[in-house]
Amino acid sequence: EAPGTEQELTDGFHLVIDALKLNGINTIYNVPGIPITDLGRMAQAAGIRVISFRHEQNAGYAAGIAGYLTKKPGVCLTVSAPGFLNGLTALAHATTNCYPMILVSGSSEREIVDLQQGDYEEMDQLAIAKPLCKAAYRVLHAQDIGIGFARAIRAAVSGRPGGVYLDLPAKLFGQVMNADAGQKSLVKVIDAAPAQIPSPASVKRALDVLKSAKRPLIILGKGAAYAQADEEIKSFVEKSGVPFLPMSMAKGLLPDTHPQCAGAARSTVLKDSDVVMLIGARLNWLLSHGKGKSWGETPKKFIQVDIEPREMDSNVEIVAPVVGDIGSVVSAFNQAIATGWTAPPADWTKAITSKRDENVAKMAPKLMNNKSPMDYHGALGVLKNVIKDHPEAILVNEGANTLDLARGVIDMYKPRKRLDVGTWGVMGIGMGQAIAAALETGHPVLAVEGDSAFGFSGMEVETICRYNLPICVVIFNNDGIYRGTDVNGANDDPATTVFVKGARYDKMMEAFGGVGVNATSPDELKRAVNEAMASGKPTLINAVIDPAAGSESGRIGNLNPQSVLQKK
Ligand SMILES: Nc1ncnc2c1ncn2[C@@H]1O[C@H](COP(=O)(O)OP(=O)(O)O)[C@@H](O)[C@H]1O
Ligand SMILES: Cc1ncc(Cc2csc(CCOP(=O)(O)OP(=O)(O)O)c2C)c(N)n1
Ligand SMILES: [Mg+2]
Repeated sequence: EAPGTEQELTDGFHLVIDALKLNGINTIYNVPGIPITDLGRMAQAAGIRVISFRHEQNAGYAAGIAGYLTKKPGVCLTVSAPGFLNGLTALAHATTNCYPMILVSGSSEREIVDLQQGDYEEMDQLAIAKPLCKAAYRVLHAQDIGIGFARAIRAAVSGRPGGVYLDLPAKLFGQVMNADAGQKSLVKVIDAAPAQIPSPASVKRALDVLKSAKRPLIILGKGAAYAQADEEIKSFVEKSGVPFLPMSMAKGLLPDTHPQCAGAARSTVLKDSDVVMLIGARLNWLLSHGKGKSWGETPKKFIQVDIEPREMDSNVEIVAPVVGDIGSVVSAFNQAIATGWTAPPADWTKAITSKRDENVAKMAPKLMNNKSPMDYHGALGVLKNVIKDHPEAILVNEGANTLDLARGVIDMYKPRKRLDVGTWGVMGIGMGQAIAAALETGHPVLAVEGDSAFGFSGMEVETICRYNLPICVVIFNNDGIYRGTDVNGANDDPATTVFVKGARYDKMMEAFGGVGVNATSPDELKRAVNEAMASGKPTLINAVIDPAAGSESGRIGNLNPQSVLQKK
């Protein structure tokens, strides 16, 4: 340095912010506290949107679904130890669901943790995070912040997307270094999620198997929705003429009302199909692992399209594995079938459409049920029409009956509009996902929540009001988990699955300045939801549902272990 001139300095705080902005990350989902409160303030001052939640789990679910919606890693920022642990559930959930997310947590200094000397919120966070996420890194020196964020971003979005943990010890933020050297240490990630081109042989093999089918089926999973290859997928399904079954978060890739949609004939197509092409869908518990009675006796051939090679043969033999990113794979399929393709036999497609129309007709009168208190179908009939009238709205959905029944009743018309509990069936994703969906897309959000499910993240109604988000929460209030009628014969305590009778959740939203409505009939529900859609105001509608209307664990009661001993 020339004598007398002050070298310009930067520090850890600024390098973290510069690394995020350099890589196009403009939102942080966080809960402030030592040692990251000032980082949040400085990030906000630097033009990053910093959204503060009431619990880190909700901030984490928001970050995960933000990654799913944008294909850029959603960033969740927490304090050390308890804040980190609260975010960990969401990090594991993002990894399981293949959402790109980075959990950034402040932490204690290595020398104190490794000697277990009892630091403030001391915990070996990196070791704890590693088994629960796709990758985990720690940064000790300011000059490594650029590389640290580059590694975390690439790990989150490349290949099968997932959750990444980035550990930042408190002292890192205050470390200073030469500003010029600091800027040079930053990395703008090039081609973070490179196209994975399928081998021509795998494409040919897959199409030959599909062509040989008498009763083919395409199953679209949330990986296909995530890929944002919407036009390619739509033209492949339509050109092939093959019926398709959308998994819950893939609904809307093609409209549920599409002539080839077999959603309302799910059991028929799983049982009777002879060739099944999985596109971004895993043969896990949601598809009964590809075996057992729901797949019938017909021997099946499975084709699987997935970016993760190790997914192949996970549950049953895959006769035609196609490893690649769905965009590249489906465009290769489209090129191959452009010249000469025979549609599946009409007796197969006709059997499906008649089964589907029969099931839709059976359901229709239930959706007109105007009784009060409402049952699920009466309330869902109203919400089905709301989404039909507002196809750009995003539907968040969780619960048991509230989830399982809504999935089948509410048709989706556009991709990535249905955001629900995902692969684990996690309760508590509701408000975090609703907040991120509203912020990342600017579209109105309709959150259809079981009263128990809502309880896991309900305090975030204050967050929704604070940012004045266009979120309409409809709580299906049946006084309990699955229903509100269980009785405890053993003592004076309430049964384990019931809640306060006639609770008024709408008052919670009013407490923070939002709109609260108590709806006891489908007409009242319809009026309240339409007003919310028109106003864009934070709204919570307490939809009173008959406590006897539900069934234990919705549609998956069979997963519950049963005691064979006589009840004492
Ligand atoms: N861009 C992509 N290209 C190919 N496969 C992808 C892509 N993104 C995610 N996947 C895969 O999609 C699959 C999603 O499966 P899953 O979460 O079980 O969906 P669903 O629950 O809807 O059936 C995962 O195996 C994941 O590796
Ligand atoms: C983190 C976590 N803890 C518990 C559970 C277990 C569960 C699955 S569904 C559910 C709530 C069902 O009641 P709800 O009122 O929401 O819906 P309804 O059937 O219409 O009455 C619970 C508690 C899960 N899945 N995740
Ligand atoms: Mg309930």
